[in-house]
Amino acid sequence: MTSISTPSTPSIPSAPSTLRDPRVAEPLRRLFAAAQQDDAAYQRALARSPEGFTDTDAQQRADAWSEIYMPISADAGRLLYTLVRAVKPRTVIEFGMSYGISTLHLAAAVRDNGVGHVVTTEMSAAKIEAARATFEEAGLRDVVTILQGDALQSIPKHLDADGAGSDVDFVLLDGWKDLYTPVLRALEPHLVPGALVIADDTSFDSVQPYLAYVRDPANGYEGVTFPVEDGMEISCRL
Ligand SMILES: C[S@@+](CC[C@H](N)C(=O)[O-])C[C@H]1O[C@@H](n2cnc3c(N)ncnc32)[C@H](O)[C@@H]1O
Repeated sequence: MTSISTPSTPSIPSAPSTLRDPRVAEPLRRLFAAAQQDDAAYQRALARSPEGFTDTDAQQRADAWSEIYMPISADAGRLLYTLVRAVKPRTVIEFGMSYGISTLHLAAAVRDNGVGHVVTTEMSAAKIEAARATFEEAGLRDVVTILQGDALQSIPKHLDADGAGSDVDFVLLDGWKDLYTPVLRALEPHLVPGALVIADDTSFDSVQPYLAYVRDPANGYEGVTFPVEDGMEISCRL
C-alpha cells in the first residue's frame, strides 16, 4: 500500500525584509519623493551651466548635478534586493551612489543575508554627507563603506589595500555611463567566477559601448537585459 505523506507546514519567515523595516522604508519613501523634483533640479543646473558638460569633467558634472537624484526605480531596487539575497555576495561594489536609494536596497539585502558588505562610490561631497546621515537613520551604516572621489581610482585603491577583501562577487554600475566599461575593466582582476554585474539604463545610447563589451563572448560574460524601467543588463562573469 502506498503511504500518503502529510505535507509539512511551510516555514514562515520570522521577520519581514529589512526593506519593510520603517527605519529603511521611510527614508526610501522620502528619497523617492524628493527625486520627483529631478526635472526642476536639472533645469536649474542647466541654467547655471547652459554650455553643458563634456565626458572628461566627471567631477564638475557631479558637483553641478548634486541636487539631482537620478535614482533607480522602486522595481529595480526590489530586483537588486532579490539578486543580492540569492547570490549572498561577500563584497558588493556600487559605481554611483547619489543619495543612496540603490545603496539602501543593496545594504538591506546584505543585512538580511547576515553576511557581506557594500562598498559604494560617489564624487559629490554634498550627496555623500546626506547619504551618510540616511544610512545612519536606516541602521545600515555598518554594512556600507563610501569611497569619495572618482570610482576609477577609488575602487582599485580600496580593493588593493591591505586588509580589504579583494574578491568581488556583485557589482552595480550606475555612475556616468561612459565610465561603465573602464570601471568594469578596473574591477575585472577582482571578479570571482559567477560574479553578477548589473548595469542600469541599457536603453541609453551612452550605454551601448558597454553592452557591446559584455556581449562579446571574447570578454568573458554571459547575460541578458532585464526589462525594468530603462533596462538593466545582468551579466555573469564566466
Ligand atoms: C545615476 S546617479 C546614481 C543613482 C543611484 N545609484 C541611485 O539609485 O540612487 C549617478 C551618480 O554617480 C556619480 N558618479 C558619476 N561618475 C562617478 C565617478 N567617476 N566616481 C564616483 N561617482 C560618480 C554621480 O555624481 C551621480 O551621483
